[in-house]
Amino acid sequence: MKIGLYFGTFNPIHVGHLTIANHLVEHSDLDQVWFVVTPLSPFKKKSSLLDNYHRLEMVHLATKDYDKLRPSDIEFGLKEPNYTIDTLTYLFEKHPNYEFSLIMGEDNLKSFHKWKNYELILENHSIYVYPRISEGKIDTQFNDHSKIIKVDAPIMELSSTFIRNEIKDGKNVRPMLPEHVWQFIDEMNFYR
Ligand SMILES: Nc1ncnc2c1ncn2[C@@H]1O[C@H](COP(=O)(O)OP(=O)(O)OP(=O)(O)O)[C@@H](O)[C@H]1O
Ligand SMILES: O=C(O)c1ccc[n+]([C@@H]2O[C@H](COP(=O)([O-])O)[C@@H](O)[C@H]2O)c1
Repeated sequence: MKIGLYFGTFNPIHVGHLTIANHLVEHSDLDQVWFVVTPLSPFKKKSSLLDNYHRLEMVHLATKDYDKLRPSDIEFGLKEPNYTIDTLTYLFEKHPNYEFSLIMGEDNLKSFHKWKNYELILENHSIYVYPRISEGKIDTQFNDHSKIIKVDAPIMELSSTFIRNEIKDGKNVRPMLPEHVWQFIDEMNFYR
């Protein structure tokens, strides 16, 4: 089975994330996409970060109607900040028969050479890269790389930060979130 791993903070998950994951399962050889909820990304601060289980619950609510999209709490028991190489090692031990690939936006590929053991990640895994509007340049070593697969997914210029700020300002963010996620955030009074 081929699994695409979509790592993120998902604070909260939004329709941009969901559209990309769905595009990948519809247009690639991936059988499933797992949204791996990261407790703490190495390049991010903990400020305004919702509890891990609340972020996982939102991913569950967003994906429950999609057969091939799954939430994953695999990083919850691992050391913080969460380095992807460590998670991949753990996943390989747990599911030796699955083939794991990564899914990332072009923005993340631009800083990928700063990730822990990125060469080792590329040695053992493919990376599906979708277009994203962002500053900076992709490191030349990643040009025409045999393990990097470019995917022509739609560009969705949304971010969780934008959504959190809009909620704080009392704006309506309903169209930017999967309906069940919006309801949960509203009921729980998150990000206000
Ligand atoms: N609108 C989007 N379209 C495609 N990819 C996205 C979008 N927003 C975020 N991503 C990517 O999804 C992954 C997980 O996203 P993350 O949880 O960091 O969301 P974010 O919206 O960038 O969050 P924040 O604004 O809190 O930094 C990251 O690789 C990020 O680059
Ligand atoms: O392993 C690393 O060195 C590493 C460095 C930066 C980010 N990551 C992973 O990439 C995911 C997206 O990163 P971010 O910071 O854009 O939310 C995040 O959830 C981490 O799992 C991983």
